[in-house]
Amino acid sequence: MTKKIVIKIGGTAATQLSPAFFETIKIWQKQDAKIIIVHGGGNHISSLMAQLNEPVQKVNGIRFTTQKGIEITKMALLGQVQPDLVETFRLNSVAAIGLNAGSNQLLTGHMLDQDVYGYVGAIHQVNSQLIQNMWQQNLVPIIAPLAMSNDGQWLNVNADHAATAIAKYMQADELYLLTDVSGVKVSGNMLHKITPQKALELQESHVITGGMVPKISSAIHAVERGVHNVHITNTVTHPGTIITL
Ligand SMILES: Nc1ncnc2c1ncn2[C@@H]1O[C@H](COP(=O)(O)OP(=O)(O)O)[C@@H](O)[C@H]1O
Ligand SMILES: CC(=O)N[C@@H](CCC(=O)OP(=O)(O)O)C(=O)O
Repeated sequence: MTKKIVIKIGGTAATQLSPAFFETIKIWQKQDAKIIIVHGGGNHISSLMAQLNEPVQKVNGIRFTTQKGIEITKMALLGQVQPDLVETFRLNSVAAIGLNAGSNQLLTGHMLDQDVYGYVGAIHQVNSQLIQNMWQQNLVPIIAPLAMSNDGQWLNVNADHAATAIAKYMQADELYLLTDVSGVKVSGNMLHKITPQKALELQESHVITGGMVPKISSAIHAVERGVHNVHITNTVTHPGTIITL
């Protein structure tokens, strides 16, 4: 059976993609695996916000996003991060195409809670046919973490949540959340394999903080919705922390 793999590449991880990363992608493609990339870029968004005098505010690792913040987020993700990543894939001989929520209604979402997060969304629909069409052309879709509401409002989506929603809708087998740490750590020691139950306990005991919070909640959600394994790691060649049933 064809394996489907979703890889979320965080803003920092995107600048550290090694030749081994691309070799692994090519090996998976030869094995007929279908790959989707979802990129982050929170670091780029924050630095563009600083330049444009827009305050950076986070609630549980999620950015509070104003209407001006949405415009800046689009500029950073669609003007800087995504084109650079597509070019990095080309330089490493992996054919890829950059896509966003507005690409033939790729990602439709609704507002999470405007009072708490502003213009931040959750994805509730994916144009899976568009992704299938890209796969048929041997293109790897590289997708920005934004959603479009039914009435045409752009929404900022945490990239871990976006990757999880896409993995769920595409019935992916594996989800990689690539970040700047080798895995989930407790007292400095990396955990190799945890159940969603254990992940929840870690979250409730506040061992997990900041940007790791949306990763753990994403991993729990993904595994409970049928994704076999979620890897929190800094590279696809290293399993990192595996969240699985
Ligand atoms: N228990 C933990 N184990 C590992 N990292 C953790 C933990 N708790 C918090 N973190 C933090 O989460 C960060 C990863 O989240 P983030 O910086 O948002 O990554 P990304 O931009 O890749 O989404 C790590 O750099 C680390 O500082
Ligand atoms: C709503 C929300 O928090 N959106 C994120 C989208 C980018 C992201 O998640 O990037 P990383 O994966 O690199 O952190 C943000 O604005 O930072």
